[in-house]
Amino acid sequence: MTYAIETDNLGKRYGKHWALQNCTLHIPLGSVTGLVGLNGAGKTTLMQMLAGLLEPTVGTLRVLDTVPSLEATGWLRRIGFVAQDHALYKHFSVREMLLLGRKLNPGWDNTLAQEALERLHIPTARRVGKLSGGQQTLLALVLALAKRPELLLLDEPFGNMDPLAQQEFMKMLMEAVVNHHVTVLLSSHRTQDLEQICDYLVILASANVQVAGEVESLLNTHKRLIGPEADFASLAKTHKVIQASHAGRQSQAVVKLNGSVNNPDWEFEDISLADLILVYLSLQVAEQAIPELQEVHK
Ligand SMILES: Nc1ncnc2c1ncn2[C@@H]1O[C@H](COP(=O)(O)OP(=O)(O)OP(=O)(O)O)[C@@H](O)[C@H]1O
Repeated sequence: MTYAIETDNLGKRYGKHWALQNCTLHIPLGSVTGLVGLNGAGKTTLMQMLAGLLEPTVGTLRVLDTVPSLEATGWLRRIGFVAQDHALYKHFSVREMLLLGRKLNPGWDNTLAQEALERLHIPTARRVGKLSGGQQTLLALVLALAKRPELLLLDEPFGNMDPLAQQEFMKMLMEAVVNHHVTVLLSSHRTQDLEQICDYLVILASANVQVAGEVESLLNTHKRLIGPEADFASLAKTHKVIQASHAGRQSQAVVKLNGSVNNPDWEFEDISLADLILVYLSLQVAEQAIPELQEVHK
């Protein structure tokens, strides 16, 4: 198995509205994938289908070489899914939640769970409902990690976490990736955080896959170019201009390179992953506002 997640032309429609469509992905086994997109882009819908909680309207998917379904034997033991509204038993104590986890999961790693809760300063005697919102999120994440799943699906995990807890949790996540080879798909609006941990990126825009690829390769092919405005049109003929601005006789553009740039008047700059994500996210808005940019992008 090379890919943890394979989807082909996957789509989900609610009534007349497509929440996700034409979604074809090959997410490598062992990768940490950032899933980003504006509100309503389809991230949760995709995660729910990958977890087997939602039936696709069209297309096919295989997750860990299996068609995900709650009915598939042992399926829920193989994945850890932490939804935005993580379902915890509020009347249980943290300790009781651990006991439940242990009963339900043969691969349960109690040492990992205990140590993680200690590192995150979550008291095991407290009732779940009495933990803060951020602590409840952390508990849900620890429970998912302690199952020792093959795949972790984390929907907006950092929402209400303080920065120190987040840092600690990211460390634990990376330990699980290195030590137990877990594959991670996490959606987040915090682009700077994704930069620290992701080696694969998927950007959804208006229910469609806009970008999917290895971070290293995306950063190698996307550059900021600064050069003469007069040469801009010829640049745009060869390379895909994602975003451009013109001031006086100078142009600045973020481009997806198609081969090398032969004009020595253009200067190159690397862009960060956070910048790349922002550029793509703002593209939708820009395309609606500036029709000529839409032409260039196509
Ligand atoms: N149960 C549902 N019934 C009808 N429409 C839905 C349902 N769930 C989601 N949608 C619609 O599908 C689209 C995608 O929603 P989804 O929750 O997958 O987006 P998202 O990218 O996770 O958004 P956010 O970043 O705000 O969490 C939205 O337009 C949403 O309104």
